[in-house]
Amino acid sequence: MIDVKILERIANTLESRKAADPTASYVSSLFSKGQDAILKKVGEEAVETIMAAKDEDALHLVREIADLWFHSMILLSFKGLGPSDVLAELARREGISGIEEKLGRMEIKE
Ligand SMILES: N=c1c2ncn([C@@H]3O[C@H](COP(=O)(O)OP(=O)(O)OP(=O)(O)O)[C@@H](O)[C@H]3O)c2ncn1[C@@H]1O[C@H](COP(=O)(O)O)[C@@H](O)[C@H]1O
Repeated sequence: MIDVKILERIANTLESRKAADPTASYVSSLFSKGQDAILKKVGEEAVETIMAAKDEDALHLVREIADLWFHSMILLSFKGLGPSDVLAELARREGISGIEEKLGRMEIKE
């Protein structure tokens, strides 16, 4: 079983790439290109995920979602955030039905 701590290890690697040589590291090269380049990759990987799902090829889908998660982690890191922020939000939501949550939001608006 792969430990969820892999997300923290990758986040630490991403942090270290902020001061690394962009010619020697894919992550550093993306950081050096800036936000628009990172957002472009997140968008591309999201589209590739949709196409993989339509292919009905499980391995292809898993690989594209790995690309999407990885590039989303680069975006989080660029913004000074990390996987623990997203995991905390998922934990906060745990057990709250999406339907109930939406109804709650509608009541606040009214
Ligand atoms: N998990 C990944 C990872 N997943 C995908 N990629 C790279 O993401 C890039 C973009 O993927 P694409 O499928 O879009 O490929 P592409 O068409 O060649 O990409 P572009 O030309 O558009 O950039 C590819 O170069 C992949 O190799 C990754 N690169 C790095 N990591 C992790 O990040 C760490 C640091 O990487 P470096 O900064 O390169 O040392 C590594 O040790 C890994 O743990």
